[in-house]
Amino acid sequence: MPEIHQTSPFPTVSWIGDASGGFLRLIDQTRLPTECVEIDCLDSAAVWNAIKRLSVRGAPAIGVAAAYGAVIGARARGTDDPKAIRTALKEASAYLRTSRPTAVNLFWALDRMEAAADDPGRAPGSPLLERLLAEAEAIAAEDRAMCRAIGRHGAELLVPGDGVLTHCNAGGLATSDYGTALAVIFSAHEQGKSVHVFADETRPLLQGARLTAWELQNRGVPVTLICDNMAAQVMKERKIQKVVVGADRIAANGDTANKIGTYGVALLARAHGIPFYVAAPSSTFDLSLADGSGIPIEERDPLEITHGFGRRTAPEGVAVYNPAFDVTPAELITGIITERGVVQPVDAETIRSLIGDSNATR
Ligand SMILES: CSC[C@@H](O)[C@@H](O)C(=O)COP(=O)(O)O
Repeated sequence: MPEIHQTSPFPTVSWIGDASGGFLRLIDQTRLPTECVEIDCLDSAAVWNAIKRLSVRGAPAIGVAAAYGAVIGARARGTDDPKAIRTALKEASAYLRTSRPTAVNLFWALDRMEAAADDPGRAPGSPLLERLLAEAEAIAAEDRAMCRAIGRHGAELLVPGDGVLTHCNAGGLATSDYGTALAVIFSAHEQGKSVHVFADETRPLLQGARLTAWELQNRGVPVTLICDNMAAQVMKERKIQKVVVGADRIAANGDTANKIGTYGVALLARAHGIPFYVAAPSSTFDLSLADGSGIPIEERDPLEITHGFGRRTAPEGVAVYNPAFDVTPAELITGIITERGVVQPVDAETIRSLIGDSNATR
């Protein structure tokens, strides 16, 4: 096992205490980069709010937080009775599913928690709450391992001297640790390959500026921050040799939902002949969707666009449209870097042969 170095001073998502009295601790990502502080979630409403307001964000991290939130919700009735625990778990799960619609990891993790509650074969003899906490811990641990493997596979695609553009934040903050798109970069950097990252600032909530630039600086990876509308010019200047981004949901044919603006970056990459990679664990695939047209796109509060920099930045009453994600068609994607290797999204069969059918039903 490689030594695990956190990408930030604290774990992104962690459980403090035992199953019956413990709670979820998160880095409050809304306060970065100026403050790195943690918040504790003691009930499922606190977990729901943390996901909704992006205190915890990024598809895999949302899934892990929701799994721990399900443990908290499962004990809401204050009893050891397995039937009551199962009922409370189902209620908490249904509630947490309403927090954000796009990242499939949320639904995948909650499906796993509900399946674990119904499967007495797992850790037989141990009380139900302990089994549920063990499942949430397993989801977090598997996520850490998948991120490391994505980093290993993806680093092979980078060569010394590469300029790499990334959009939003797909780093340790968006996962249990280490990230997906940033794992590729961290891993190449650790192998001594000199890569230089261009981070899109990622309007409107600036995950690239606030989080990606912070994580890369923390790990000593050279990074240059650009505004989203500068990407075309920087590509034209031949400063970018590869694009690597994360994903919130990948349909069976490889169409990929990710932070708004990703589709535009993919089009620019194609226009400039630059390979465009998506890095994501198998928990981000939704093989029940034939293509990206069925991916639900979250629409967020207009205030995120009309207010910024501590003040109103648009005239009062202006109409606003604020989709938080877009879908990049598979034909613009050179390869999807998963923990099982790199797959070219040519068709559903090719993807299914790598990812398997485990994510086909939800
Ligand atoms: C490894 S995280 C991948 C994606 O979740 C990430 O790129 C992204 O779009 C996050 O959006 P956010 O709205 O910040 O949760």
